[in-house]
Amino acid sequence: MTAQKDGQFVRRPLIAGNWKMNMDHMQAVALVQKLAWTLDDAGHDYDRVQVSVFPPFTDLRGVQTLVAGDRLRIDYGAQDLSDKDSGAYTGDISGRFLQRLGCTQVLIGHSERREVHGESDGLLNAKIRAALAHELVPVLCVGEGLQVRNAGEHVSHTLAQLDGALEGLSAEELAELVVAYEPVWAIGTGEVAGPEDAQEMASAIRAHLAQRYSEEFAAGVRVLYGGSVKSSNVAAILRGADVDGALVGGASLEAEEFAKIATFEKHLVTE
Ligand SMILES: O=C(CO)COP(=O)(O)O
Repeated sequence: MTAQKDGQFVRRPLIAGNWKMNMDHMQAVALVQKLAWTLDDAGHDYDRVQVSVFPPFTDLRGVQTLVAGDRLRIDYGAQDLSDKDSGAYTGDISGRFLQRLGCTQVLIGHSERREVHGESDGLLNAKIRAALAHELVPVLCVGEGLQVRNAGEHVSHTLAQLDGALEGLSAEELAELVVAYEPVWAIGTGEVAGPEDAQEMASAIRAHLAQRYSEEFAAGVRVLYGGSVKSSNVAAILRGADVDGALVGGASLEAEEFAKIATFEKHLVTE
């Protein structure tokens, strides 16, 4: 089980829903509302396990209005941001705008951004800086494709992505960093990295951060797993001591299923 001491988690687990390009602004409000009801009905303890959603940009204003109006405890953020603050950057969205919309986190370097938009480690480094400048917690996504996995180079590949994105950033700046390990071959495919794979990489990431910064810093960083997470497999995945939560795609689009994932402690089968 994700590391605990005296019944408390060492790091507050984060269950995050990446909606990708799904849900228009009307659907978004309905989904967040239903999610909040479902979590309330289940008696969810938000202080113990954090719940975030990452809707498309066009949904954020509606989500903000709902969350603020109903004082919901669900956090939200964007799926990307520009590395620039403002200016002639057609189609881009700045961290300042996101902060003004009440976002507290932002996904950076999702494999679909790296692949579809050719985002480089250098650009992701600039995006992390932009996020930090606007007090947004960067949720940095890393992970290998199938070829790299088959070649047995998944750990070195993923740690190189981490180094590239964190270049020149201090432990102080990165105090709230979240890293999401998402093996590309397990995204949307129904293929799940085994709990051992998730733990292997989460612990490699933590050890690498300890080496790069300090043990103390590394012990505070939350490392999530993402890739075909569902209510039926989340408990096994979170069994790894270094796995501090999940970044959920498809299964975050259904309120009841996502709420079940967030309340994973209630569904633990004792073996
Ligand atoms: O990419 C993902 C989350 O960012 C994972 O997506 P799925 O949960 O749909 O596999």
